[in-house]
Amino acid sequence: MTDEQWRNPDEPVRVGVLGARGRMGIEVCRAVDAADDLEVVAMVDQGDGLSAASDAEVVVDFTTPDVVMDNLRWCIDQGINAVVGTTGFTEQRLEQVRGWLAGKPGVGVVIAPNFGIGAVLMMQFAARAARHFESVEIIEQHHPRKLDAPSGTATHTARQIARARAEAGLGPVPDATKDEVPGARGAEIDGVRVHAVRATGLVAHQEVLFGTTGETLTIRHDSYDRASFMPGVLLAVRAVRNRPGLTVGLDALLD
Ligand SMILES: NC(=O)C1=CN([C@@H]2O[C@H](COP(=O)(O)OP(=O)(O)OC[C@H]3O[C@@H](n4cnc5c(N)ncnc54)[C@H](OP(=O)(O)O)[C@@H]3O)[C@@H](O)[C@H]2O)C=CC1
Ligand SMILES: O=C(O)C1=N[C@H](C(=O)O)C[C@H](O)C1
Repeated sequence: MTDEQWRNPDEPVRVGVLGARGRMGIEVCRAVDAADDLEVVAMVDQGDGLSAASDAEVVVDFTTPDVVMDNLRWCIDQGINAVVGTTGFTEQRLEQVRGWLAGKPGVGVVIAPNFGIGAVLMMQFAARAARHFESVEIIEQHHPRKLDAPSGTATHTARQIARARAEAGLGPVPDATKDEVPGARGAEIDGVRVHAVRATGLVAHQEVLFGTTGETLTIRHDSYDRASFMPGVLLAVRAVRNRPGLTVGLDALLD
């Protein structure tokens, strides 16, 4: 271990926040600031330049899908661990991140589509239920300033459900409907229909509706306040330095 890498374990972990003036960034700065074992050393937003976060041990990124890959590449190159909540992570992007990390064996990255503990459980419950129902649809609901649709959470849930259905040998979801208007039946992700609702007053909500003969099951999660994501973010910030490589989702941190 070099002198630069050595740290006094009694000193707070140095955290940089990217997207610090955004809805989530503001909340993350507040939560890190309130934690005795963590300190905010950089608040970086559009136009500030990433070098402001050079002194961070862990960077937290809540920016936009357009810029997050450049941010992450920079963090990994600098040897800085990263906790990422920004959406837009396709399998191809995740593979790219794994490639970057291969050249930096000590660096950890946690990417989670949703840091809400209840949301993580909702996704786990949905994956568990998936094998028992022939029908399934996802309805995600968010505030109207959200830039992307469907949500990262809905995409992740659909993929997990599709994997569980395939493992259980289930065929396609039955559906004889022909769209009279394009989009009426929502988007399709790995064979699972996903509907995105946007309305003022909402924060982040998702329902997974399962159906089989004579019964339905609805699994629902609601984030009414962005504070709901903070326990998961802080959990990841505390864990990431001891988890080299890529961790996708909070599941492994909650076990
Ligand atoms: N995983 C999870 O649990 C959650 C994930 N999210 C995701 O997090 C992301 C952010 O959400 P939210 O906070 O609502 O969005 P906001 O638009 O409120 O915040 C994003 C911030 O990032 C800034 N920004 C843009 N480019 C850069 C850059 N290159 N460097 C630094 N900052 C930059 C934006 O600045 P400007 O406005 O000037 O462009 C803005 O202040 C979204 O992808 C969202 O889906 C949200 C909630 C929970
Ligand atoms: O933009 C948001 O607000 C959220 N984004 C994430 C997503 O797309 O799943 C997580 C949560 O739903 C809030």
